Order: sequence, then structure tokens, then C-alpha cells
Amino acid sequence: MALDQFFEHIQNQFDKKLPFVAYKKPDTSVVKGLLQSDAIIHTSVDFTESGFVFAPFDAENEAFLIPIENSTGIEHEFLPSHEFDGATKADQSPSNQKEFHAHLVQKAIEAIKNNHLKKVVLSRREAVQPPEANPINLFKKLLHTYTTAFVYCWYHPKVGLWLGATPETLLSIRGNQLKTMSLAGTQPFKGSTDVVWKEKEKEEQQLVTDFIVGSLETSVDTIKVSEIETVRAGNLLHLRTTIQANLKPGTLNLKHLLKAIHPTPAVCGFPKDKAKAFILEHEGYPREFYAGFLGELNLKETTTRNTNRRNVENNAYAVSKKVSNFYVNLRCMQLKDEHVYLYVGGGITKDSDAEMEWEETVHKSQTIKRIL
Ligand SMILES: C=C(O[C@@H]1C=C(C(=O)O)C=C[C@H]1O)C(=O)O
Repeated sequence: MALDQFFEHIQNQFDKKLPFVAYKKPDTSVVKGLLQSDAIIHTSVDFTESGFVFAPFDAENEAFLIPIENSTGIEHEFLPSHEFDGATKADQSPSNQKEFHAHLVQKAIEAIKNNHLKKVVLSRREAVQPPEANPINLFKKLLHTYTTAFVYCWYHPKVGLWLGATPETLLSIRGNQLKTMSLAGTQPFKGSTDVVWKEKEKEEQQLVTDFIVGSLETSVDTIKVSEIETVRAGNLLHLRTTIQANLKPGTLNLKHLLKAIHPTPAVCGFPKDKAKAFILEHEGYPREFYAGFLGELNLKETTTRNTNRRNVENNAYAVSKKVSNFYVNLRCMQLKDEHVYLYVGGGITKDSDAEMEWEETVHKSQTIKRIL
């Protein structure tokens, strides 16, 4: 199958109003698709199913599933033709949202100063001009522009269509090995990753690391936490810590792990329940799948090993592992009922400045705006 045919399959599926997901994992050169054969809504009950999961911010709501057994998988090598230079475009964010956002940030700072919260991530939804291009073309543009992101296009006729290019891994599980990251703190990329971070950013990122390590503790044997590094995501820089662990033998319980870790303080806040309640009460719009998570659920990965001894027919043996790779749904947009929305947010702490928090959401909105 040629690459054009890959995209034609996805386009046909969309034209037939059948569910699908197409995606490329960070730093890989394969674009994959999972095309569901019916238009039924499937959900994940306990994350023991196999397929591709699309879960909302609010874990009380349903996580949708494209089950492996009801779908056809396709894939193709994908080599990006050009890389994005990181240039920032002029601000086109609606100023009428600015006042509301500043108010919201102020309310959060008060709640933090009154000791109700330590951090809360506040976001907004921005309606953008419907792009002329169709979603499959937008997906292609995202693929070419953001090579180190998890880039996806997810569609269900009864739910909507989402596209994104996220820099954040929620959880990767391969056999008994677990990987995740703490990603927080934002500044515009201006040509170098050798930058200075303020205490505010360092503290808010450390809070995410501590939360993740704490929430994994009962499920893992050993845990390795990397040094903090500065990473680039399109026109932005973030602070990142990589966390790796071995799950206690025989204890893989994805439902339990996800409940503990999602949503992290990178997209919700701390303490989790209070931050979530603040968001649901004050943000003034439904996040739906923004800051939720999505990705491969319990896929079987088989690697063949050969012991290299001659004339022994059955010395090649297959090792099979269950693999899950979930990403946080950030830098995303939604096409729904003739509307096009993009979603952006940032972490608020006691040291936040309302104007700068607004600017941060404007910068984040450019990840999507530049492909429209
Ligand atoms: C909430 C978003 O991003 C998250 C919040 C960040 C921050 O507060 O600095 C940085 C990266 C992400 O973990 C978003 O992109 O909408």
C-alpha cells in the first residue's frame, strides 16, 4: 500500500461516517490507522479490553474504545517533508476571552492563598474559523509539522472529531515496564533550549513529579526519576522529568493505575479532587476530551528471538507482551456540529500573573493555529 492509499482509506472511512483513529507516535516513522467496521459506540469498562481508547478529562465520564476485534488496522511508513521552524505567528486570540480568563486566574490565586489548593490548571476553549481543508488534510499537516509529538485524528460520528499534536505521555506500559513523564512549565521557544526557568515553573513541575511518583508507589517495585530537562514542543519549551518503573509482578491493573494518575497536576492541579472541583465549577465550559487521554490499549507485541544455533528448527521463539501507550490530549482541536474549537490551558500557582497566564494560552493556541 502506498502512503496516498493509507490516507485514502482514512478519507473513505470518514466519508462513510465510520469511526476511526489515525496516529503517529513520537519519534517514530510509522503512521497507523484503526478503522472500525460498524458505527456502534464501544466503551472501555475497565481497561482490560484491547484497541484504541479515547478518554475524557473527567474520569467519571465514559472512555470510548475502538476495539481491535471490530476494526481493521493499517499502517505505513511516514517521513516528514519539512520541520517547523518554531516561529510564532501574530496573536489572533479573541480579546473578549481575556477578561474572563484574567478573572478566573485571580479567583484561583485567591483559593490558593486561602489554602484551598496548591495548583490548578485553568483552560479555555476558543472557537476558530472553520478551516477550508478537510480533517484528513489537517492531520497530514500536523504530521509534517510536529515530528516529536503524538499526532492523531480521532473520529466517531456520534461523538465528534478531534485532532491534536501532544507533547505529553501519560503512561506507557510494556510487559511489566512502566514509563511516564512529568511535563510542566512553559516559555516560548526563541531558538535555543538553553534557557533560565523561574522558581514558579520549577516548583509547579516538581509538584507534578512528586504526585506521579507518589501515585505509582504502591504499584511498582523500583522507580527511576531522571534529571529535569528542557524540551521543545513546537513553538514552546517545557520542563520534563522522565519516570521509569517496574510493576510488581502480576499486578498490572490499568484501571487502578489510571485512576491514581489521571488527571495529573500538569492538567488538573493539586490536590486533585479540589482542583478538579474548582475547574468544573469555574471554567465555564465543558472540557470533554481536552486534557483527557488517548492511545493504544493492551495491544499484543510479539518479538521473535533467535538463539542462533544452527539446525535447530524450533529455536526461534516468540515473546509476546501487552503494550499500552497513552498520551494526554493537549494542543488539540475539535470539529463538532459545524463548530471548530481549540483548547488551551496553563498551571496557576500562588505566584501566577494573570496577564502572563493569558499569554501562555495564546502561545499554546499556536500549535494548532499554524496548521489552519
Ligand atoms: C494544559 C496544557 O499544557 C500543560 C500545562 C503546562 C504548564 O502549565 O506550563 C505545560 C505543559 C502541559 O503539561 C495545555 O497545553 O493546554
